[in-house]
Amino acid sequence: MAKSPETLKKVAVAGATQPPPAAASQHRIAVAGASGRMGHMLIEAIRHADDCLLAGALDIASSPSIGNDAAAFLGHASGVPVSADLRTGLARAQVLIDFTRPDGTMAHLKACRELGVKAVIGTTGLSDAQKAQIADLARDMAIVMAPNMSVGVNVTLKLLEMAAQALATGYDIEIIEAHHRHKVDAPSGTALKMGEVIAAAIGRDLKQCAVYAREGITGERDPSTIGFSAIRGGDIVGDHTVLFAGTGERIEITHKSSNRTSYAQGALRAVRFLADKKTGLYDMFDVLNLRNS
Ligand SMILES: NC(=O)C1=CN([C@@H]2O[C@H](COP(=O)(O)OP(=O)(O)OC[C@H]3O[C@@H](n4cnc5c(N)ncnc54)[C@H](OP(=O)(O)O)[C@@H]3O)[C@@H](O)[C@H]2O)C=CC1
Ligand SMILES: O=C(O)C1=N[C@H](C(=O)O)C[C@H](O)C1
Repeated sequence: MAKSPETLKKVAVAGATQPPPAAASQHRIAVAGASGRMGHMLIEAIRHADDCLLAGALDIASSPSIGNDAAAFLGHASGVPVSADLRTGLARAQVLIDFTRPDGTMAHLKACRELGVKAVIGTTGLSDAQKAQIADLARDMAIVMAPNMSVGVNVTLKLLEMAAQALATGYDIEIIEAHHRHKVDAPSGTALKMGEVIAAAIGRDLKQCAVYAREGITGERDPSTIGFSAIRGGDIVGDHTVLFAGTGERIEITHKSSNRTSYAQGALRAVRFLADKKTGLYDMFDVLNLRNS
């Protein structure tokens, strides 16, 4: 029979009050947004990875999870309480994995720099100014940042580079994404990254050519534009399609996530990649060795 959340919490608290000592070979990881959708996926993935140990858990002060064992939702006692205090949450960690919100991520990164903790950033919706600040922080610390950590999406980005070069003229480019009703940013970080990759491949500037909305008498489509459409509904995990619409034919390149496991596994690959890095800003092309492929 399934245990109630309150029972799980008590089991967890009774079981351990400290994380077990880390083996020298284990990556000691703190998770921000520990009670979020990705926070839970990450804590579960860390629990099942022999080379990783949960060493800290953060959430915002208003979160009902504060003070609970971070793995209570799994019926497991990790010995790591969820904390709103950055120093407490990061004290034992070598790396922070952060899938939260832009303001939270920026505050976490500043604490990481101060405490000598590396960072894997999955948060989307960051402004250009925030991205510039992250590049600046990466002069002092090692960071992997990517709007999508799944292997499949990053391979899709490589396919898009090739397709865009071959279809640069005569094909209208539209990026369509669909996500769950709880998503707060649009277009998705992945859709924007797809747009950037395509624009770079065909010598356009996404800032100049992106069209994010159409309504009313729009006039004919400008062939130099890249269009975006965002659908929000239900529990859609994350679908992305790039449509190259020509005359007499259409090419569609689609990636669909059916659960969030691939994001969490990608984040753990990023943690392993960072093990020998002291500074620098990297993305999943670096982690997956796709940069020059
Ligand atoms: N790069 C990738 O591969 C992926 C990226 N994402 C991105 O990750 C982010 C999180 O997604 P998801 O897990 O679905 O979102 P959730 O809303 O489920 O989780 C976000 C977590 O962060 C907490 N939080 C909210 N605001 C702040 C803040 N200001 N400071 C610190 N923590 C905060 C939330 O607390 P509370 O619930 O109490 O508000 C919650 O625990 C999004 O930007 C999403 O686009 C998602 C999947 C894959
Ligand atoms: O919020 C999500 O869920 C997701 N966000 C990321 C994005 O904005 O691209 C990655 C994935 O699509 C899921």
